[in-house]
Amino acid sequence: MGSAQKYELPFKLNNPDLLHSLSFVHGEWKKSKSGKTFEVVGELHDPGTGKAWTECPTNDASDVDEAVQSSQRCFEKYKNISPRARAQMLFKWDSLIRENKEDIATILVYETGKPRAEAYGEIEYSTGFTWWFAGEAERIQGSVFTPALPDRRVFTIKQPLGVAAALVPWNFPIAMILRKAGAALAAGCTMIVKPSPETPITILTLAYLADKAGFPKGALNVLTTDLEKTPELSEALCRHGLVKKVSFTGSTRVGKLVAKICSDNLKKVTLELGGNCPVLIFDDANIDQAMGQIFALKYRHAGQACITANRIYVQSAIFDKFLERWNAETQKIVVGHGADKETTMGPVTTPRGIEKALALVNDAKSKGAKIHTGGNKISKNGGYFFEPTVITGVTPDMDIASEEIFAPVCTFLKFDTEDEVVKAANNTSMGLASYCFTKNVDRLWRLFENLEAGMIGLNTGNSSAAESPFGGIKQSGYGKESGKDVAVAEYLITKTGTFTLEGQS
Ligand SMILES: O=CCCC(=O)O
Repeated sequence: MGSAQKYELPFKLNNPDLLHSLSFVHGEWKKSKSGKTFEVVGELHDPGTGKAWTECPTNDASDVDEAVQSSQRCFEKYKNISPRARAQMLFKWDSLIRENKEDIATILVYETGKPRAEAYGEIEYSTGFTWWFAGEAERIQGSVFTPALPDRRVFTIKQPLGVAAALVPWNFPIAMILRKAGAALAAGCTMIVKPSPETPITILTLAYLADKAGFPKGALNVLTTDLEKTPELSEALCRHGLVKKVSFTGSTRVGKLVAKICSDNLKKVTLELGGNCPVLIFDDANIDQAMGQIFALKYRHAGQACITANRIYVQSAIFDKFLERWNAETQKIVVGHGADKETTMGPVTTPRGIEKALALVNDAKSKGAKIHTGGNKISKNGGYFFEPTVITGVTPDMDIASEEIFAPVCTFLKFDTEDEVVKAANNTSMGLASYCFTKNVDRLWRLFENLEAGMIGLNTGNSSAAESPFGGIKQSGYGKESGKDVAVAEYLITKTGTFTLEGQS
């Protein structure tokens, strides 16, 4: 359990052994070399009350080498473990996570603020990855090619890259880790995780269960740290000679820094960066379907998902009706602590999130936007609550028109033609996800081809799943996580063999 005893836990677990607050390196729970810990406001706090309930080691660059050496030692053996044995460990991990889902959901609620039902949803979604990658482990394959010369044979094999580092965000801590670690461990790589300062505890729980599932010591190490030391620790991981691959999920600004640092040593990088995702609703759409799908997408985790709806374009003929319905539904949302049964939307995870939402809304208001619902922070039990907010009249000079909102704030824009709305939707540097609703099959197909994003939702607001390649284009990054072949490929090298065959007449 580590140093968490000095705090009063705001919850009870069925299995208290799940709760750990020290870093996990080579199968041991460890303090940082400096002995420092953190529990700064907005980092390790219950977002529903603003109260600290544990603390974690503040690791810095001096803690990195020991963790990487452990991962490398483990890799030397782990790479030779049979793919079936890797699959079996992934399956065991998967079942342990499912068996403990009630407790994991509790920790998730108190780290991220999301309502309990959403916490269960995240665990269900995330175990899709352990299950999927267990299957992928045995299906890694090379190729044999038709040679140009009669005595030549050409073929490729796939081999694990080595030690991988994962730099992960706080909004879906379980999903992000299982998506990255699932692929890495299936491929035969080992992984060091640097969790976000807001959500290290769920990840330490997963590391504990990975150990119980039989993964060897060093297969999954976790180094915690605070916001201040995050750049130093992350850079030390990215620069370490034995780290061969970095997978980062977070902002475009930081993603570019990660790519720059990794480029010094030509390290393989996967970048899942920000989104500014548009939704296009045409007047021939099934309105019930569009409402249901986009409402769930937009308010999921209080708007804090990279693939959430940032700009909702509705065709003129249905605009007023759609907006009226959206407003009415929004006003029914019950904002509260994620552990309260009545809550349908939790707090945002950090006080920074509240400040940003408020600044975006106030900027839009001052430039003439209309606020139909919400627009303010909610003072309630010290938590970081923001009113679900609906805005129209957004113009390009407003910050909210171009920035990723990451809060329960929806902007609605009117359009007339397909050409016009496709241009507007694509008019962003980002390209993570886009969504469109229409019952015209030709149009749906055109939109699929013409919208500039890595993932297109066609009459759906939910396209995240283990079998779907996840990743963006443009400034939303590169590389794919999840999906067949592509995700595991991020952790493999391709080696080409060329062979001269004697004695074949
Ligand atoms: O916030 C980014 C990830 C969301 C998802 O995996 O659906």
